[in-house]
Amino acid sequence: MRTSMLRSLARKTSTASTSYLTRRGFASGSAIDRKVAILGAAGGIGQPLSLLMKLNPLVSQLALYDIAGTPGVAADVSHINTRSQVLGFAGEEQLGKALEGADVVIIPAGVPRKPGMTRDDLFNINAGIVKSLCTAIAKYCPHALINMISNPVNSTVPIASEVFKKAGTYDEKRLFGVTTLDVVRAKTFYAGKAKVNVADVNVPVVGGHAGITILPLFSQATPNGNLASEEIEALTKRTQDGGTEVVEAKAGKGSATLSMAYAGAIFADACLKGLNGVPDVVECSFVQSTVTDLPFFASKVRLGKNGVEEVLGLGPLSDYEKQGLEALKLELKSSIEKGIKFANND
Ligand SMILES: NC(=O)c1ccc[n+]([C@@H]2O[C@H](COP(=O)([O-])OP(=O)(O)OC[C@H]3O[C@@H](n4cnc5c(N)ncnc54)[C@H](O)[C@@H]3O)[C@@H](O)[C@H]2O)c1
Ligand SMILES: O=C(O)C[C@H](O)C(=O)O
Repeated sequence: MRTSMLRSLARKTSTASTSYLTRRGFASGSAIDRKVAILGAAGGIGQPLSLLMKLNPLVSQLALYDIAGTPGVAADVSHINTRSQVLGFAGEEQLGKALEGADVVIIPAGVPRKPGMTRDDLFNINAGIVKSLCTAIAKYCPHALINMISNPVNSTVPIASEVFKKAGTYDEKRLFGVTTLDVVRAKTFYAGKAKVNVADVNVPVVGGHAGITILPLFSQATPNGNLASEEIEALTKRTQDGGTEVVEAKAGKGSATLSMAYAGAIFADACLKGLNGVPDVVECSFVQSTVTDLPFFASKVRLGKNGVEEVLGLGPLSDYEKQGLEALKLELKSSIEKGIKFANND
């Protein structure tokens, strides 16, 4: 009796625990084998992200890599009765094995902010980490889709592109800066202010992933909440400062980890769905772009079997958003150039 009840509960929770991640659900394409590697898997984001990817039935193999601590995380997560086989890899000598055959590599490796710091203050440490991880990716899984979470995303994505170019493996369709947390925040804050069901809300967020470079397009938000311009401005500011809000609340104990793991799991799921041929998978992401005059820019992206299928345009902007777009360009340009310069300084 007890066993059958547990079995039935397990069946129920395996649907309930995954379907909340995206409205499209997780079901389609699950017979295809897909390996996902998480680099930085023992960290604040890495651990809950490992859990969420273990719940995703599109994943057949989950490789958890960190400089230390991953055997424990892998042993723990591996006991969950879902599809994927989980393996832990610790230390640089095991990085190659973690990466070999990966379809999607998610990178939350690196240090997080403390109160008073900008994301750019993380550059000196994280740039080197990202550069060495991307060098290994170019060697062991050059065709994987890369989901870059490590900050400053506005610079780490350009660093990755240069590393791949040097290795001769760069494919702009396969490199993504993960900006999904900005979208998640914009949806949550908008739903609260507009008093609409958060599950129905859509808000594109474009630009980059730091301060004023984060530009939510509330004029395109659905359902229409008829908000006053002061309310839109306050929501924009709160979305731009969402990361700092968490950093200050954590008071020295890091930055967003749980909401980021959720956002990272949504984005990786979208990449897997695209790879598996699910039609009309669209998420915002910081990618190589011609949408503006900047070489990288976040906007809506259609995902497909080769990664980026189409970078979608910005659509109509309000005057306030047009001003925001002009205002962000200088900072975003300089962060991109900083990353490119770093990667080419040997
Ligand atoms: N893109 C976003 O929206 C977003 C959101 C939140 C945090 N972040 C960024 O994600 C990064 C990680 O944040 P966190 O809170 O998980 O930090 P954390 O310190 O808790 O975890 C980072 C992990 O990276 C590991 N690591 C360090 N060097 C490594 C290397 N060379 N190879 C593999 N792993 C390595 C560490 O051992 C640690 O386990 C930070 O840079 C943070 O700013 C980005
Ligand atoms: O704010 C940070 O430093 C982490 C992350 O980029 C976030 O947006 O929460």
